[in-house]
Amino acid sequence: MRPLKIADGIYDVGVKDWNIRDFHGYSTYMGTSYNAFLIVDDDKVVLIDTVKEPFTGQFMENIRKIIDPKKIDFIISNHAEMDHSGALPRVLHLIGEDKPVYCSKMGVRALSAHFNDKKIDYRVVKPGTEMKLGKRTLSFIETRMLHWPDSMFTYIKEDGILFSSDAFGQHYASHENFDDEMGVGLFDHAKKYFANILLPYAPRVEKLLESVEAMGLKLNMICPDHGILWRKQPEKILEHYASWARQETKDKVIVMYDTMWNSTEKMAKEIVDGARSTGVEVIPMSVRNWHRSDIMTELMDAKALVVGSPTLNNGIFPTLADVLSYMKGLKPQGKLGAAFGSYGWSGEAVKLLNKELEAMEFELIDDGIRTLYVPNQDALKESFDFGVRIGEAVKAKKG
Ligand SMILES: Cc1cc2nc3c(=O)[nH]c(=O)nc-3n(C[C@H](O)[C@H](O)[C@H](O)COP(=O)(O)O)c2cc1C
Repeated sequence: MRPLKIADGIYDVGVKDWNIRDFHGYSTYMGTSYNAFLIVDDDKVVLIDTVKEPFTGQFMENIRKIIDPKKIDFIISNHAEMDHSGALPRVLHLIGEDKPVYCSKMGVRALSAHFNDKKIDYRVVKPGTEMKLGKRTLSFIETRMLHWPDSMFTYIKEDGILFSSDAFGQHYASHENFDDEMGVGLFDHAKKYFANILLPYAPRVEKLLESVEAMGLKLNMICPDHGILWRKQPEKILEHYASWARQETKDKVIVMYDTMWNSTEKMAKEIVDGARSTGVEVIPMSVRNWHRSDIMTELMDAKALVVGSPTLNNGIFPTLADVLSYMKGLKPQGKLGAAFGSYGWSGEAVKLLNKELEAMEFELIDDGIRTLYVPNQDALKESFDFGVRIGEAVKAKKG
C-alpha cells in the first residue's frame, strides 16, 4: 500500500500499525499509523518526521521505492515523541550521520534527551524561517504544548499543505488514506484523539486556530502524523477542533460506575432511567467494560458526570480511581458532577467521589446518595429521583 503519493513529488512514506491496541494508555482498537513525509524537490530532498523504531525497516523500504535514501538532504522533526522520532538514529545511520535535523528550540532539548549518546547535527528553525527546496518553500509554525513543548508544524506555501504532527490526527489504521475515502466514523476517531491527547491544551488550540486564520494560510491539505489525511474538506476538521476546544456540550449525562455485588449497578440503572425520563441523553458506562479513553471521549461533550462506587476498605473502587486520575489530567471543564454508591458500614466512597469531582472543578448537583448494601424499593426510588434531579440540572445548564 505504501508509499502514498499525496501531491507531485510529495509522499507519505509512513507505516500502518494494525495491531497496536494500547497507545500509552489510550485504547487504539483500530490500530494507528505513523505518517512521515518525503518531499523530492529540484534542489533538496526532505524527510518530515520518522516512525516508531520497530518499523524502521518498512519505513526505509518505502523511501527506497521513491528514491535512494542517501539523497535525503535533511530531516525535519515536527515532534520528538518516540512514535515519530524512534527511527531517527537508524535513519541517520543509513542516510548519512552528518545530515542535519531541523526542529524547534524545544525540539533540540527533547531529541537530545531521547538520543543521549548520539551525536546529531540539530538545527533550530524559528517561526518565520523560510527554506527553499527548489520549486517549494517550507515554513514553520511553533505549536508549543500541542501537545509537547517541542511540537511544531511545517507548511508548504506553494501546495498549501500543512504537516501538522499530532494535531488533527486519529489513532486509526485503515485501507483508506484520505478523508474523502472514509465513510462515517472519521470524526469519531478524531474526537477520541482530541479528548485524550489535546483536551488539556484546549485554550492553546483556540489561540492556534485564530493565529492560523490570521496568517491567511491556504490549506489545501492537512497531513497529521497519525491516521487519515485531510484533503477534501480540511476546513471541517478545523471547525471540529474549534468546537472541541471550546468544550461545547449538549444535554448528555455519563453515568460511570463499578460494582462488586451489583448493588451500585442497580442504583446506576435507576439513575439512568430517572435522568432519561427528563429527555436528556444518558450513557451508562461500567468501567469494567469501557476503556478510560472511551469514557473521556463521551464525557467531552456531556454536561454531567455521575460516578458510582461501592465503598471498599474505606475508599473508592480502584478502577474508578484509575479513570478519575486519568480524567483529572485531561482537564475537562465546566461539568456538573454527582456521586452515588452502596456501602456496608462506614460508607466513605460517595464523599471521596465528591472530593474528586470538586478537585476537577465540577459543580456538584447535590451531596449524592448512598445505599446500605442491596437497594430496596425505597432506595431504588431514591436513585430514580436522583436521576431526575440530575436530568433537570443538565437541562437548566447552558451548553
Ligand atoms: C473486600 C470488601 C471491603 C469492603 N470494605 C468496606 C468498607 O470499608 N466500608 C464499607 O462501608 N463497606 C465496605 N464493604 C461493603 C461493600 O461496600 C458493600 O458490600 C456494598 O453493598 C457493595 O456494593 P456493590 O454490590 O455495588 O459492590 C466492603 C466489601 C468488600 C467485599
